[in-house]
Amino acid sequence: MTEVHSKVPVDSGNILDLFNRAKPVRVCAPMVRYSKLAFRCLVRKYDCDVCFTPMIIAADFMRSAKARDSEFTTNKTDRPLIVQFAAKDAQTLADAASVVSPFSDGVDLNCGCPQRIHKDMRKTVDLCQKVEAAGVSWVTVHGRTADERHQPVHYDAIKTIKDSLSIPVIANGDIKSMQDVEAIYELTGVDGVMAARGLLANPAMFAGYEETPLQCVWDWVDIAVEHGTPFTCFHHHLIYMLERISSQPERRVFNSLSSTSAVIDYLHSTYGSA
Ligand SMILES: Cc1cc2nc3c(=O)[nH]c(=O)nc-3n(C[C@H](O)[C@H](O)[C@H](O)COP(=O)(O)O)c2cc1C
Repeated sequence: MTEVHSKVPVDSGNILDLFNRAKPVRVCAPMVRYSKLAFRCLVRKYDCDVCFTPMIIAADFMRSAKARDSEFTTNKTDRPLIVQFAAKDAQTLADAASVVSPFSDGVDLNCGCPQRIHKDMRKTVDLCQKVEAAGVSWVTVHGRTADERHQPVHYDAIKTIKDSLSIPVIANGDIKSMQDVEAIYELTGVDGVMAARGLLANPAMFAGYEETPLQCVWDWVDIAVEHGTPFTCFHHHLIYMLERISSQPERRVFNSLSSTSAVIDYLHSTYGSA
């Protein structure tokens, strides 16, 4: 496991206190390839309360130091942080959790791909109540069944789950703006909201921006360069961020760029500085 900038574990207190302070808590979702340290630093700058790492396969993580170094990078400002694992057995999950525990505020077990909510709501509620009884601190619910892809999210199902549990519930699915956050909060009474694609398109979304402000684009350039972000990752994030604020011909040119310096030159000549 690599720590950037600091070898000192940070104690950011009990993460559950957050649910008393912020309503609803704003969470950056786990995203393979994307919710890495540099991007987490960016969304935290724009009012994201909690970040998840990308999903890490616990068995690989425990097998080699090389996997730990490439899969988990953090620094002392990267808190509160939840590390997401996929694991087939409890011991491997427990071992991986103890390795990351000084550097994080919790671990999340990925149970969501592809089960999500069950078609039979009673089974979904029953599962959630069982995990609550088993002692989990909160659950995050993506309000779709396994075969639903683009259909509307079932916020009514999320409300039913919220009403059936005492632990905090976080709603996930199609949250693209603070208006969406407010509407879902009204509708379901959840304790937190988690966004993935909405934050990729607009990392400043939780600070109330309707589209990516230019300042955020330049913040990403600074943070990504500072962290030595590989070009593909640096570029992909910008492709997502610029999608809504650029024209199709602009996107064609931008997407074909192949070096960090070409991207920075393009941003200067097209948008100027922030
Ligand atoms: C690029 C990408 C990577 C993702 N990687 C993960 C992951 O590592 N673990 C996970 O549980 N979900 C992952 N997801 C699912 C998201 O966390 C989220 O549940 C899903 O995208 C729905 O939220 P949204 O409508 O805000 O995008 C990923 C989604 C995207 C778009």
